[in-house]
Amino acid sequence: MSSSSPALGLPSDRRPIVIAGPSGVGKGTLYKLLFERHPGAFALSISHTTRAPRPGEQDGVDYYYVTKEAFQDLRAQDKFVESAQFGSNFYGTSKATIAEQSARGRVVVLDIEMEGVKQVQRSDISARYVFVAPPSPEVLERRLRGRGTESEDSVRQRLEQARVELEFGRSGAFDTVIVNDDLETAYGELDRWVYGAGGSSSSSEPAVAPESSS
Ligand SMILES: Nc1ncnc2c1ncn2[C@@H]1O[C@H](COP(=O)(O)OP(=O)(O)OP(=O)(O)O)[C@@H](O)[C@H]1O
Repeated sequence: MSSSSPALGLPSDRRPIVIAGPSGVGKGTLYKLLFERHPGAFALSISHTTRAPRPGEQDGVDYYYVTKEAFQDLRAQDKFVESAQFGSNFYGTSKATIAEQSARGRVVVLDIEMEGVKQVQRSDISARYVFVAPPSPEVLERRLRGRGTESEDSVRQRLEQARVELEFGRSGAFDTVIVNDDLETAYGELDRWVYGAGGSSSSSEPAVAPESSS
């Protein structure tokens, strides 16, 4: 290992960063830039899933692939900070994943959908929340189609879901909302918020206080 400081380039606010927003808005594009421009500072939280790996995907890199039984066991033991079912498959973020990455000195980034965000907000994890919004519904549709990864059905479903997500984005559940119009402008806002917003120990509370839990 080199002797250079591993802490170099870390934001002073080390709480996990939850990034949400409708499919196709550019979340992945934005946090990949963050990772590229601050190597070693961040780690994307790797989810557990019961779906089969797609060609090229690797266990422990793209997801942790587990059986439904193993997933349900983990959930029964309260090991997930959030979990959801899409179709017949389960997805979840384990508390251990977040703890391990944090212990390595990384700020963990969670790319999760709306129901997952609500679960994290109800959990005892202290995180900060950013919502990425499109400049308009038309632009979102263009990006989703332009990415070329979705069938017509899937585009329709995602646009339908986007309406609900955008309302959630406006509901005050997030510490900041970034409109991803020009990419570099949006990136600049994200970078400034990540590095400037929180301060150190006096960092602000999440916008939505966790509900009291027993
Ligand atoms: N500011 C921008 N201007 C133009 N195109 C953009 C911009 N940001 C992202 N894109 C493009 O929009 C498409 C969707 O972006 P991306 O895959 O990052 O979205 P996402 O929010 O991560 O979606 P998902 O939730 O489905 O993973 C990509 O083709 C990306 O290159």
